[in-house]
Amino acid sequence: MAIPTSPKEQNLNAAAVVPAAGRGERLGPGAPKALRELGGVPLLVHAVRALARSRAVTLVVVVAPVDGVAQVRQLLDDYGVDGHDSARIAVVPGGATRQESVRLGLAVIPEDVDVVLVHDAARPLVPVDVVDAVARAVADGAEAVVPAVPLADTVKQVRPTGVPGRPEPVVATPDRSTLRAVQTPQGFRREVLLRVHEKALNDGIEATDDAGLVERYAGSVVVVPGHEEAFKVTRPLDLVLAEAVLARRRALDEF
Ligand SMILES: Nc1ccn([C@@H]2O[C@H](COP(=O)(O)OP(=O)(O)OP(=O)(O)O)[C@@H](O)[C@H]2O)c(=O)n1
Ligand SMILES: C[C@](O)(CO)[C@H](O)COP(=O)(O)O
Repeated sequence: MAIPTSPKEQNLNAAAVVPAAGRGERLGPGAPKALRELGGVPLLVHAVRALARSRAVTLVVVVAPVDGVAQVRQLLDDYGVDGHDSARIAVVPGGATRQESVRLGLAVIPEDVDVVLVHDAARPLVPVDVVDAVARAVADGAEAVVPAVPLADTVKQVRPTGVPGRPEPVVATPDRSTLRAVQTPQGFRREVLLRVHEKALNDGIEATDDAGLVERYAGSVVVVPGHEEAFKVTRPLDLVLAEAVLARRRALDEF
């Protein structure tokens, strides 16, 4: 069943899929990560608002934990997210992996949508300018677009020993100037994303991001500038940083 979009900037008819069905094991015990609070508001609500604010996004499909669809729907209603900023919100049940959750979200996107963004609920502070830039790059002709930032650390490739605590031999030091840490939302032409997800399902291929599937099937992926505040809340320290970033934003808004 496809879900209708709402009118916005129709020459850039984008929908967003928000995988939010993960447990958040690395964040530690508690509610599913997407429902954990940042500044008193669930991570998911922050992420959906950032997408809905984009001039391009007319529909947001939230992919909820399989047993949490009603709870997530209620939460989004309580925060008045649906229809706000002219974006409609749908909630569908997710799967066992991020990739499966994205595929399930994609399945309800209407055929008249040209551009699909995929954005982690776990990246609550993505600036709307990044969302707009990714959607615009796809609308301008790219088939897959990822926002990314340069690396701050030197990176070593190692040969994992598989034994916790045992030193790992270094194999190489890749040239850092050619590496990027990729974020979301990643943007795609709808038919490209659908095709690679279907192929990956048939071939049993798993990737850690959606652009990785496009690369796997010889599609072209381009990078646009991401933002340091679009980081993923993965471990407890990320939540501490996110609270600080949000507090700074709120203080600046009061000026
Ligand atoms: N089966 C899954 C697993 C992950 N995700 C989503 O994919 C995004 C990125 O995943 P990650 O940060 O790894 O989240 P978790 O899988 O929840 O984290 P962890 O690996 O620590 O459990 C998150 O918004 C998460 O909710 C999902 O929709 N369905
Ligand atoms: C999609 C992603 O956020 C891009 O950086 C990342 O690959 C998700 O990875 P995770 O293993 O689900 O944390």
